Order: sequence, then C-alpha cells, then structure tokens
Amino acid sequence: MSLGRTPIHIHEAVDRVTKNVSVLDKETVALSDSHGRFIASDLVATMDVPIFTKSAMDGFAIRSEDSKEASGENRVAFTVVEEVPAGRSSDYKLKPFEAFRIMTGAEIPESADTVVMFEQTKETDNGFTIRREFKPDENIALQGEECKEGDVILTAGSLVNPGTVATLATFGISKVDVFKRPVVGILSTGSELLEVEDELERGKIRNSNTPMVAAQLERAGVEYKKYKLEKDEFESLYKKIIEILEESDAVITTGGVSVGDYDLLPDVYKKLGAEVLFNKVAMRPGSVTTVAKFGDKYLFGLSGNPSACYSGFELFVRPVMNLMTGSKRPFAPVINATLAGDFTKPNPFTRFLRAELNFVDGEIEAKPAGFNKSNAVTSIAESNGVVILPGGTRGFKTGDKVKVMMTDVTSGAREFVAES
Ligand SMILES: Nc1nc2c(c(=O)[nH]1)N[C@H]1C(S)=C(S)[C@@H](COP(=O)(O)OP(=O)(O)OC[C@H]3O[C@@H](n4cnc5c(N)ncnc54)[C@H](O)[C@@H]3O)O[C@H]1N2
Ligand code: MOO
Ligand SMILES: [Mg+2]
Repeated sequence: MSLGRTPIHIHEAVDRVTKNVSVLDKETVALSDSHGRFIASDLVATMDVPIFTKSAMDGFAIRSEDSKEASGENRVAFTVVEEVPAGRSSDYKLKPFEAFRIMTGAEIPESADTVVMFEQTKETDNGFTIRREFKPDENIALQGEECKEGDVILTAGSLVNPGTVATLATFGISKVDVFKRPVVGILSTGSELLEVEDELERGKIRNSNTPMVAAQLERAGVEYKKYKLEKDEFESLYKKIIEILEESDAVITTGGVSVGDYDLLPDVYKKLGAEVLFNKVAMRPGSVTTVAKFGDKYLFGLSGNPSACYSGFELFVRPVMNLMTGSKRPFAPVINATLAGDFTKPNPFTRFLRAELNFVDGEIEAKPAGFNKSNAVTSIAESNGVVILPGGTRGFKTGDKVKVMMTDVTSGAREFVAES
C-alpha cells in the first residue's frame, strides 16, 4: 500500500463527505411509527387551527355589549340559559343579559362574543353578576389564530418530534410520508478481537467498537446489521465488504485503516475501485479515518482505537446518515462553553476531547472526561459532548472558551433545568 497520505482539515473532510449525498426513497409509515423520521413532503394546513372559535376558560359566554355598564358599584346580572360543555355547541340566540355556562374548549355559540371566567363572577340563584366591562374576544381562542388553511406548517426534511406527531394528528394524518432509513452494515477488523461473552486470552481484547457503533447508529435512528469476519485476511475481508455492500446502504468498518502490516482496508478500497474521499484528517484522535464511496454507497473506515472510532462516527457518519434520511439540518449542535480542565499538549491537529457538559454559574462548562487518549473507552461513557480544540495551538487551560459538539443532547445536567 501507499504510505503517502496527505492530511486535510476537518472542515474540508466534512465538506467532502456531506457533498452529493443521495437521499433515500420515500415510504409511508403509520403516525405511531413516524417519531424520529424526517418527513418527505411539505405539510400544508387543510383547515384553520383552531377549527372553530372556542372558549379558553371555564365560565360564562355573554354578549360583550351587555357588560358595558358593569362596575364595582354597579354589578350587572346575567341569567344562565344553557350549558355548553366541550364537545358540544348551541344554536340558541342569546337575548340581552342572558349567558351560556361554557367550559374550556367548547365552541362559542354565534350569539356570544366574550367569556367571563368563573373567578370574575359572583354566582346568583339563576346566574351571576359581573363588576367590569368585557371586550369582545376576551378568554376566547379564535378560529385560525394559530394557523390558517393553506399555511405551510412543516417543510420536507423536518424531523418528526413529539410536537410534529401532535401536529400531524391535528390534521388527521394517520399515514405519514417519510424518507427511508439507511441500513448500515458494521464490521470490526482485527485478529485480536474476541466477542463480548468470550473469556480473555493472551494478547486479545473484546470487540467494543461493534456494539458502540451499533448504539451510535441507534441513537441516530438508523438500522444496522452486524457482520463478522471468519478470517482476518485480505480475501475474506474483500468478500465480506462486497457482501455488506450488496445488503446495505453504507458500510462501517473499524480498525485496519492505518499503515500497519495487517491494515487491509486501503487495499480493499483500491481493489473495489472505490473513490477515496480522504484517508488522513488533521485531527486527533482518528487521523487515519478514511471515507470512500462506491457508487452512492459510503464506506466509512473508522479507526480501531475506540475514542477515534467514536468521534469519527459523530463527525462523519452521523451527518451523512441524517442527509440520507432527508434531514435539512444534519449536523450536531455546536455550542460555546468554558473549559473546566487543562489540556496542555501542543496541538498541531484539531483535537477532540470527550467531555461532560454542566451548567455552572450561568455558563456551560465542559469538563474533559477522565482518560482522554485515542485508545480510551471509559472517557466516552463519561461524556455527553465532544470539545473541539483548534489545531496549531500550544494547549488549553481551565477558563478558555471552546466549542463543543453536543453528541448526547438528552443527558443534560440537573442544573440546566433548575437555573433556566
Ligand atoms: N506507523 C504508524 N502507526 C500508526 C499510525 C500512524 O500514523 N503511523 N496511526 C496511529 C493512530 S493515530 C491510530 S488511531 C491507529 C489506527 O489504527 P487502525 O485504524 O488501523 O486500527 P487497528 O490497528 O486495527 O487498531 C488500533 C487499536 O484499536 C484496537 N481495536 C481495534 N478494533 C477494536 C475493536 N473493535 N474494539 C476495541 N478495540 C479495537 C486495537 O486492538 C488497537 O489497539 O494506528 C496508529 N498506528
Ligand atoms: O489519530 Mo489516532 O487516529 O488517534 O490516535
Ligand atoms: Mg492498524
């Protein structure tokens, strides 16, 4: 194999992988299965929301004109003529100083135009009195105040979150057009690898990358299939990669991508005739991360070192998966934070540090997680973000302002809630 590898900047690498990603076909799924998917067509409102003008409070619906003279000294009395609970309406035409007893969510009868809350009245034998004027539309949710028929509510490529599910349900959409999810094949290479349940042997370790990458795919909402190499040599690997390519939309391998005697993937890409987008990135860990394309299908050659494998996935695989699934916003959120720990090594390359994010004194602190080397595995478990330290620097100190990629937005610290 050729040892000549030219490192490119991570921005350039991200640009190369996220360019010309083919979006997968559409499919129709039940509303209950749509969460986490990306919708494939715009949603145009087929009706006004609210669909009818309704009471926003429990109380009485009256004609506002009847309340004009009401004051503390001159309470105006109303007679209740009918009850209107939610789910019902009334065609009764109110006469002066008549009222409906109405509940939150009930349609406002046409002859009423304002609602008095129970708390704003004094009940009488056959009704109530009020002590101030009520203007039209008080305590009322007007038809179409949220959106009007014909409004574009959601555009293709939006993530279906719980609010989207509620919106689709509101419009009676029980079948949702979404983009298909990629199916990804995972294969870890390395003769030193044992299965999770295996007893350790001299010189061997358990394969932690396959289960980790499977979990990362799951977090990204992607389906996967795990593969195993019977023999860790070139022909078996080559055949296995062809098999995975036939069965999946993308291939993720871990290990075997550097310059070692048994690092076979560079030769596999060559024999396949795959287009190598890059095979060296100016970043640590994961400098040997390689991404190639075979037609529309991606071959992600992630590093064997667990932390390098992890950040390579978050940086390159996740946005590509999102783009394949039709997302318009494929990248992890990046936030500004204050470093809560020293990292004094000079940094020729961009460096990623697994970190724990906490909200302290009104600022987000990024605390580098434990043992933070490329071969580390426990620091990944301790992290919910990845600090991005720019290259060409002498190191960083506590208090420095840094950028953090949020990899696990669901695991916030308690303070996020308490202080907001
Ligand atoms: N002469 C050079 N040697 C190395 C270079 C270099 O530039 N020149 N780069 C180093 C860096 S940096 C990294 S990172 C690694 C990348 O190596 P590979 O991607 O080829 O991965 P392997 O050699 O297969 O394994 C590396 C390391 O990770 C362990 N590993 C592998 N797979 C798994 C797995 N599934 N689960 C857990 N751990 C795994 C493996 O045992 C090795 O310790 O290359 C350096 N070398
Ligand atoms: O750059 Mo290697 O890819 O961590 O440690
Ligand atoms: Mg190697």
